[in-house]
Amino acid sequence: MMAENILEVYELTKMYNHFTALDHISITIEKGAVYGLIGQNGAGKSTLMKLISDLAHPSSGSFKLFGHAPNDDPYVYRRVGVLIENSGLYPSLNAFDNMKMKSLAMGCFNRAKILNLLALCGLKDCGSKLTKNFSMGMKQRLGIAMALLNDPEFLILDEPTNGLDPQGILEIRNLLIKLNREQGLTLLISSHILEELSKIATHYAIIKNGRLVECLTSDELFEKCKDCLEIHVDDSSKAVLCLEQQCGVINYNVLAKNVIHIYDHYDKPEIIVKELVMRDVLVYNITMNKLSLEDYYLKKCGDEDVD
Ligand SMILES: Nc1ncnc2c1ncn2[C@@H]1O[C@H](COP(=O)(O)OP(=O)(O)OP(=O)(O)O)[C@@H](O)[C@H]1O
Repeated sequence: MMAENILEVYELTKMYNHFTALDHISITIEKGAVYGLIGQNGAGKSTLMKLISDLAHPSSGSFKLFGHAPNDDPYVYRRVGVLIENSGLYPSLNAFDNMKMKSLAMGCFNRAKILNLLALCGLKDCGSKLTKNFSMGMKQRLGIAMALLNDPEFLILDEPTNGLDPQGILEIRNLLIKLNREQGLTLLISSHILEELSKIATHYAIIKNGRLVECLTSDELFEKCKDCLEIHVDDSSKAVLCLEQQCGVINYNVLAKNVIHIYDHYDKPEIIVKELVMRDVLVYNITMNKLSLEDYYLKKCGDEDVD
């Protein structure tokens, strides 16, 4: 069965005068995904989210939400919840009254629903405390509760854990996992910390300078970061012949400067070295490598290529 697409973005571009903030970005988000948008400061993450949320207009390109171009279906945003930049809280009101103000403005005030959402977001016991006295984590959770007021199926969150301490990050992460797994929401979350996103994301789009660098699933990311044996030899062509024919290695990569990454049989370095030396290949160095998520991301967003 074909998965339902919640968001399809085609060649979306945003220019600010002559500056290209977003350059022909195309991504697709399937129902049920936790889609991580990852990129350094200024990469264009917020710009993409603003375009999708109709808070800014594209210079070119288009997108569909729930299979509809927003211009063709004025009600499509009823199915979307958005938390971008700040949540627009009234500092002199408590959490309940902030929720009440927003729901009154939306024409959907329902006391029981607000209490349920506050409980869901871990704010059941904050009572009369004014939001100006909330911690960053509480403010973020209230922002998410407000974004849930219209019962969205798709939630767009711009850097929801930015500036939070580890406890705050954990609370937001647990809330997002609950929303995705128990309430079935599809999530689009931006971050510049891949390690943090990797704890919940099922898919990733890496963007750099407004351009899409890579789209990949969490399995593909795991595969790219998996263990390998790195060997430095004097002659990689001769070494590769030996690896294939004598050691039965199939899964390997030859990098620049006679460096080879071996992904299978890497648990038998002594045999690999012995076979190479017996066939007159000089082995200068041999190490076990595991690329951390952060290394991978930095290499993708830096000038180096990751093999
Ligand atoms: N209204 C605007 N006018 C001019 N330039 C803008 C405007 N909004 C964003 N930009 C520029 O577009 C680029 C992308 O900005 P954007 O806020 O989308 O990046 P980001 O990936 O969300 O970064 P951050 O993690 O810092 O929020 C930046 O260089 C930014 O300065």
